[in-house]
Amino acid sequence: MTIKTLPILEDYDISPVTGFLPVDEPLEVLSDPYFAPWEETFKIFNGLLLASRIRQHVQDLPILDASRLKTKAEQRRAYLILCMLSHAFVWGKHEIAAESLPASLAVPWQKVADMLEIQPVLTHAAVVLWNWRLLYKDGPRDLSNLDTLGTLSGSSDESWFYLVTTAIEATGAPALSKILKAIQLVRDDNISGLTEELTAIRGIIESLVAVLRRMFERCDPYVFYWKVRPYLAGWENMAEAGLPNGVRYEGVDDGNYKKLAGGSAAQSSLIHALDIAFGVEHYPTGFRPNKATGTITANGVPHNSYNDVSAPTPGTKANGAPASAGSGSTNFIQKMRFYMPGPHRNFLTHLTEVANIRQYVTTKAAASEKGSRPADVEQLITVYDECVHQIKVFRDVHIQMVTLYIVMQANRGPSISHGGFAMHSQVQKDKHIDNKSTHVTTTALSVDSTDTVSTTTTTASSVSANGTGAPATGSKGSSILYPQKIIFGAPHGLAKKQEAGNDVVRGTGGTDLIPFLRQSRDETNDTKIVPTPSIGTRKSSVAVA
Ligand code: HEM
Repeated sequence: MTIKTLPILEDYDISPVTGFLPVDEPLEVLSDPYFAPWEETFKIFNGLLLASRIRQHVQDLPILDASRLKTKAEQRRAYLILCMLSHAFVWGKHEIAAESLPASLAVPWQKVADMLEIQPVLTHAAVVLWNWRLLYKDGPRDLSNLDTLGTLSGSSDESWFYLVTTAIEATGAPALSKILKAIQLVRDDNISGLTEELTAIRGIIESLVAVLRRMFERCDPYVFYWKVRPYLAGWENMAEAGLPNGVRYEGVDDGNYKKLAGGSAAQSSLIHALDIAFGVEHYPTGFRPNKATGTITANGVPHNSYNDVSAPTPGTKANGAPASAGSGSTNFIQKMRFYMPGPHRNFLTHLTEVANIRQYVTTKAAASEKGSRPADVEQLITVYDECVHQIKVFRDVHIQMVTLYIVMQANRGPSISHGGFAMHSQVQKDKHIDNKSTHVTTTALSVDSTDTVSTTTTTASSVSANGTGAPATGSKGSSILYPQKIIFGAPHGLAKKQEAGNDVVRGTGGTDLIPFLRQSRDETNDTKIVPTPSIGTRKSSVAVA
């Protein structure tokens, strides 16, 4: 039997140093004057959006020929511009969603997306991988030295939201070569080398968690939920937001409607690569594998449309291979591969075909009983489980984040005049600087065993007796003091207040997101060789600044 060769990162547009981020900084401008109409519009589009003039402006743009974009860097720059302009056009600023995208955007967007083997919709690649620059050219690719090239809201909170994710991609980049090396070490049956490599990978995943936690520092949950997230939405499952059929791309595919999901870091190839390397498998929400029978059975979690992987599915159209080796079925996470750049998606397929670490560790563990195992095998199992544990911790923190940035904002509604980090005087008193971690810690966000997030601080100051977040001054007073309550009265994309009695909060995928995220976290935990409970009775806390 021939053994499949290991992937070479560079063959898939991946750098051993910068990972899925391009090695060179993304282009800041398309220098060909032919594309000046795009660049000039991009320069002022935040203002056009604010003045409700973006739609008219776009209608008047010429249809430019995207085949004149010769280099990958140019194509990525054009894609970023077209993603942002198109999402600004469709969602507007407190306007009714537009279900038809003019040919001036739709035609070149489709063309450039085809060139990059990606979808014509705002993606993680557009806003995270290809939307950064270094403040100091000789400085690091980390949060001390990164800036964005564009945002939809024009806010620094949005920049931070993207840049934390860019920094995660940069931090995780060295793990990719190490994963490939680890796979080779398995082939060589080199336990000590493998243990060493996994130890290094564990450290990298720990660093990812540390960067993820920094989201709380400069991205205000209120701003994110009400001002940023609506623009990230795509047009799949968006009937309530006024796009029951998706969006028509004028001049493309006979102007048929397209239903495409919006931008999500679930499209991060880095996290997919870690899952594949460690053998973490994901199943449709509500289903878990039955190890005894080899079938997938319902696990009591309500089935929801994170399962709906109808069209498009990543395994069929985009790469011609099953999306997830072993699982035989797909869920939302696999579906997200359809929204990755083609070469990155193809890398994941190749990686899936050669991934062997979990099987190796499992086989070594099964060869002897715990207690009588050789020390090197014990050590290998421990470090493998620690790697998986760190991916699980990443998902724990992520669930806390989603709870604060989405669930709590949706429950409170839009009428919080002072934003998501509303400070109670008690909190101000508690403020202190933790010099060791360089985190400014103002309060602890406590999370109990059911992932319930509570912040005494914000609730104490912002949620009033009437439960809306507005002070209990009577409806007239609160309308004057809290005009956003009226402005956001009509749902705008994903930004809406949760109705009383409805505990389902929708993700960009369109449905109930917390059961989906919890299952993903539990599936990670289940991958450990030595099982430990996914959530215990512990209380964990994350710093909120
Ligand atoms: C304020 C910060 C964030 C919010 C509110 C958020 C929100 C969400 C939501 C709603 C989902 C469900 C899928 C969807 O509907 O798109 C999701 C999934 C996901 N997000 Fe985030 N996210 C945040 C930051 C990040 C960051 C920085 C990463 C880093 C790569 C990340 C990685 C993922 C991944 C990998 C998934 C797929 C689920 C899984 O693998 O467990 N997210 N996120």
